Amino acid sequence: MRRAELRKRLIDGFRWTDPGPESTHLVSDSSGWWRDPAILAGLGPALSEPFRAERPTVVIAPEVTGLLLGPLVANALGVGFVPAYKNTGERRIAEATTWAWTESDYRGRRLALGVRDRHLGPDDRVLVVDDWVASGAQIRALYELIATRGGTALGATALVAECPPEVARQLRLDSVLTTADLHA
Ligand SMILES: O=P(O)(O)OC[C@H]1O[C@H](OP(=O)(O)OP(=O)(O)O)[C@H](O)[C@@H]1O
Ligand SMILES: Nc1ncnc2[nH]cnc12
Repeated sequence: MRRAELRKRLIDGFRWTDPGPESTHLVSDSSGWWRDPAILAGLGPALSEPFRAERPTVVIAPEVTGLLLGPLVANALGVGFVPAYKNTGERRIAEATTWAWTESDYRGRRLALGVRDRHLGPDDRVLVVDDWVASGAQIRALYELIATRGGTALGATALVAECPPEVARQLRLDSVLTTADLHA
């Protein structure tokens, strides 16, 4: 699917929802993206294309929505996928794991992201994937984690960038949409 067609479908399939009177702002609902088979087929090729020439060896994405998107991108590139887990849930990883703390993210929250050591090493050229980038906190933490393991972070690819363009440039972030597209 051409990028223009994917952009149109993503915009059409997206909703802002009002969580109720206790909330001060609208919350994104991207469930329509996963329901549309044409979007599902188009996401991997579209998100991977800008980084294909740099020959990534692996894709990493943070839980939880990143775990839906990351494998689609990895599959389009013909490489494997590594999940980055948050230290906030029930899950405990019972083997050697490298952790990196985020700065304060878009919810004002700091958390650690962890990747199993045996899945990431010095020969890896890593493409980071996420659905939505706001402050960039998760992306920066993953870059730090990749550097700690001796790997190379090639950049990041996302569906939506909420950050200013200069932050996207600093992060080497390519996005299909910005939040301006979703408010139009
Ligand atoms: O740029 P940042 O400020 O770091 O924010 C971006 C992160 O926020 C969302 O995750 P969220 O924590 O809402 O989790 P979810 O994937 O479980 O919805 C999104 O999936 C990114 O991972
Ligand atoms: N406004 C938002 N809605 C959903 N996920 C997000 N991640 C970061 N900002 C977000």
